[in-house]
Amino acid sequence: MKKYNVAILGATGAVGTRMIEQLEQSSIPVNQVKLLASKRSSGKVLQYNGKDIVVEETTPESFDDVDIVLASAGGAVSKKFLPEAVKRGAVAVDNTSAFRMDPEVPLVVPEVNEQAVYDHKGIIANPNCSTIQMVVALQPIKEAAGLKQVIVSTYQAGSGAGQTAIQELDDEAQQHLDGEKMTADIFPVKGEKHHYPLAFNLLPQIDVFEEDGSTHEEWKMVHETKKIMAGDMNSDAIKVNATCVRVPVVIGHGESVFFEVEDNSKLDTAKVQELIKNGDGLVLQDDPAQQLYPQPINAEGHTETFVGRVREDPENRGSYNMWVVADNLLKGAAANTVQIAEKLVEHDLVRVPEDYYGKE
Ligand SMILES: NC(=O)C1=CN([C@@H]2O[C@H](COP(=O)(O)OP(=O)(O)OC[C@H]3O[C@@H](n4cnc5c(N)ncnc54)[C@H](OP(=O)(O)O)[C@@H]3O)[C@@H](O)[C@H]2O)C=CC1
Ligand SMILES: N[C@@H](CC(=O)OP(=O)(O)O)C(=O)O
Repeated sequence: MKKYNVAILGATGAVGTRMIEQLEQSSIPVNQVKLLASKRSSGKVLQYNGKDIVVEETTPESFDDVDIVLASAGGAVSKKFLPEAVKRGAVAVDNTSAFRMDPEVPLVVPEVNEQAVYDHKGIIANPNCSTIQMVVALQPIKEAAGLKQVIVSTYQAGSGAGQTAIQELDDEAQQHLDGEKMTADIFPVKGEKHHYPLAFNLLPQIDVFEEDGSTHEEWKMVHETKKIMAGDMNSDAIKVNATCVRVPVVIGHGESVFFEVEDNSKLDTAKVQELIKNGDGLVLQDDPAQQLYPQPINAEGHTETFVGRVREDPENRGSYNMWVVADNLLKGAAANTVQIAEKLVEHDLVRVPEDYYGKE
């Protein structure tokens, strides 16, 4: 059986450390693991399957003899190094937003568009965390009744902003409870020296603002959903509207999703619940009588997407509400990335084609 050399780029980060764990638990036959980060973490020791591995500074040569790269070190780092990795024969699954909208790069959520992996030219993109959990929940509904439009409001955990934000949220909460001024240091205020605190607060801004007043996170949810579910980032087939909010939760994004189906003739609340219950990668937690519904605190550490509060809108038949929760660092990032790599192995696609990405 072929075994693969795997490099994790960004191995010391909030997502990278989870990629190590997900790789350990995956079906991928691993020969060697290389852990890459910046110069700052060079020499640090992490473990893979109980074995010490020294973290190395990333250079183009780091990817010599690597078969699979799992990348999560920021968009600029992916842009710089992944074409180098592909040139050297490696296939890269990228968790950053660097290549998601590139028509030459498939954007994949295995439960929704697994077949897209066949089109890869060396790089496959992992979608935004909020997009992933939403499309996993919508997929069985789309298959059964078609989707006209989706309106989503997100409740995104602080950990979506990286390892330092996790510590910052803890610190701010402690300072506030101790009656001290919060040392807010992560979410900048444009043109000002101070930052907005997240503890005991809500921030209706994730990523930068676009000219039309939406944020880039919202833009990503719209266009990534269209690319994954309709095959084209500008498709008119599904209308998507998003409002993204950062909340003082450490791990686990929540989403209030309102959707309208194309054909409601065979659907009702119970049928939607049944579709979710039998859906790939989904867990239905929906029992108002028992006050059962998904919560970030319970989703943490799990790779499934949890759905509850399903109900048809009595004023708009054919439209439904649901509440969707997932661990943003697992299904939203590390787990989906490793799942894509598993599909590459399963379909014997761990090789770059002759017209590989970035070939001059
Ligand atoms: N699917 C999704 O939506 C999600 C995507 N992400 C994306 O994943 C990426 C990482 O996120 P996260 O883990 O939260 O971030 P962290 O800040 O926790 O970790 C960043 C990682 O990148 C490494 N790194 C930084 N600069 C370089 C460099 N110049 N060369 C090599 N390695 C470098 C860091 O290494 P060092 O220890 O040396 O600093 C660290 O390992 C981001 O692009 C983020 O947008 C994150 C969460 C969800
Ligand atoms: N923006 C997401 C995490 C992230 O990094 O997303 P992206 O990979 O699309 O930039 C969050 O903060 O929760």
